[in-house]
Amino acid sequence: MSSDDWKRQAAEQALSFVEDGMKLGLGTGSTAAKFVDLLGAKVKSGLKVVCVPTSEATRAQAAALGIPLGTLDQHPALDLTVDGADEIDEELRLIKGGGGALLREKIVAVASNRVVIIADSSKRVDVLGRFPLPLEVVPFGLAATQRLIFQMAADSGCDGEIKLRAGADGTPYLTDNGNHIFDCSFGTIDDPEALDDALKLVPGVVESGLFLGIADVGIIAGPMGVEVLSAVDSDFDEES
Ligand SMILES: O=C(CO)[C@H](O)[C@H](O)COP(=O)(O)O
Repeated sequence: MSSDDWKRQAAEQALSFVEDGMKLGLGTGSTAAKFVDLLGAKVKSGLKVVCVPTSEATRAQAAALGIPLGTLDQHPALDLTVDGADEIDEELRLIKGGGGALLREKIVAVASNRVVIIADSSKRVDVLGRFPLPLEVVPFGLAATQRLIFQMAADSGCDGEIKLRAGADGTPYLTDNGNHIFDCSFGTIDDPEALDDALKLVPGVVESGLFLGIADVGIIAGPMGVEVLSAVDSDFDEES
């Protein structure tokens, strides 16, 4: 089996959280895309849901599959979001944003009663930081923002290379929100909460790819089978 098969296994398992009539957030990336494919098949066979995509890519995929779509303004409280991750630790702390959609992904996840993260086992880590941490930043004042990120990260015990992400044509990568991304190779992030707090103090940083206290369930598929992790302090509301 390949990582593609494991991504699909995790996506299949996430379908069990979907109920008729739900308002769903749809994540971004190759794993989330497998869930969207499977959801599309369910919609074709009669499942009624309305979905808010976290990126223009996911919007296009879902629309092509005939999945009913709405905006977060129309549906500001969602029942469930299913999304992927670049890294996931035991406490369901995540690094996201490898696909560039971290800002919308975080807005949609936080608006959701329950957040289910699907991943293949290569994403499971003991300590976050192997994957460079993406930060969405406004295009204005990039050098000053980069300098301050470096200082703030160093103050919270992290340092390393901070690289402006490039798009396919070599120009700075543009998010769906018209912003850029710094990929920060800080190495091991021993205190993600402290780092996240520090990064939020940098004016040009719109959002960080650290998703802390957001995921309720992690479904991780790999050669050893499917592991389901639940957040200890998950406060999702069973009634709504
Ligand atoms: O955060 C994301 C996009 O912004 C993705 O969920 C993350 O990059 C994982 O992607 P993939 O499933 O392709 O490995």
